Amino acid sequence: MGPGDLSEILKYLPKSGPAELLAGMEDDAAAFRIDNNLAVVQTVDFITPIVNDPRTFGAIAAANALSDIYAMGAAPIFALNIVSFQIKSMSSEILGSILAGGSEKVGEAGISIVGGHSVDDPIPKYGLSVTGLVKPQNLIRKQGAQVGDVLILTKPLGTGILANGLDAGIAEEKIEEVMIQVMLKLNKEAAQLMSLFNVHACTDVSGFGLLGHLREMLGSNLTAVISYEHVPILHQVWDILKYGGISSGTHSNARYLRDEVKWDGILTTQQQLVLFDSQTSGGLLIALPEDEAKDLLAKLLEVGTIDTAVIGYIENRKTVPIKVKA
Ligand SMILES: Nc1ncnc2c1ncn2[C@@H]1O[C@H](COP(=O)(O)OP(=O)(O)OP(=O)(O)O)[C@@H](O)[C@H]1O
Ligand SMILES: [Mg+2]
Repeated sequence: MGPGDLSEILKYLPKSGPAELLAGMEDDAAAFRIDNNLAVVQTVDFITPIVNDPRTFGAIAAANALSDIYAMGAAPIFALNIVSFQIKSMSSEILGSILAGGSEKVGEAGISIVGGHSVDDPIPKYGLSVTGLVKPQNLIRKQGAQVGDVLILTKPLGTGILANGLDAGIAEEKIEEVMIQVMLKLNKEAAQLMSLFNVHACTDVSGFGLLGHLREMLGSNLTAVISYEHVPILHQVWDILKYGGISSGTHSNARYLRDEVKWDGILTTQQQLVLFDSQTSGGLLIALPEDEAKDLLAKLLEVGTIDTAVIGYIENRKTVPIKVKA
């Protein structure tokens, strides 16, 4: 669902929650204070198949669901499966492989799947509800970035374009492996390293694209200045973009922020759209003081985080919320 549609439906729900609620619908996951030392963090996320191999699909869906827990600076403790599947038109073996892939990925996160719910549905969907824990003082919110902070992105953009290209038959098959590796990568190490620094804000990049999720971090007073040349982008996107590859979701992400982004004049429409590309299991977007960012970046690169980079900084808003320099 696009950002405009989502904010429209959320208006039907009450804004406030219990006094113990530390984060709610404005954040990546809900956080509930148990006592001064402990908060529970919970999220739910399920997706339609994005690759043909069922085991790989299960693992990607699990990495994607875990991501919101990591974005909050929390550690997952257990997960429940959410399954929509029609055994009679497909097979129990396929569903079994999806679940096995999810279970393996969740195992990599150090936890187990301990239950779930399944419905009969001709359009397969799979995901998880994940529960995590965090000390309330270590909870990292989507908003909280400060003027002078820099922004780190921990995974390259472009997986949405690769997925569309593969779907439309305009991408070489070997590209699928690139896309899968990015999506399978857990944000676990990035979250663990983030907890060692004075991180002011974080979110994970998913369906609204880099700029869509960045916009959510900025509230009404901050502007992010993004340096396009530093944004990690999978180079395979450029071949696909010669023939198409931009989803309607990505177009709608761009339309939604039409008046909120000022572009350097030399950036092409395609370069602009890549920054709105819908990601599945995308990276973390982290705001922290400049003098700490170098060390976090070095540590992220040490643990082999793919294509991590400082992509911009935060300043006081004078005009638009986002400026993109070439
Ligand atoms: N149907 C819904 N009812 C209540 N809250 C919802 C609903 N759908 C989304 N939300 C809330 O809206 C916010 C944005 O949701 P969205 O799924 O787009 O991002 P997210 O939770 O960060 O997941 P991801 O990072 O996987 O995209 C979250 O706080 C989420 O809990
Ligand atoms: Mg999120």
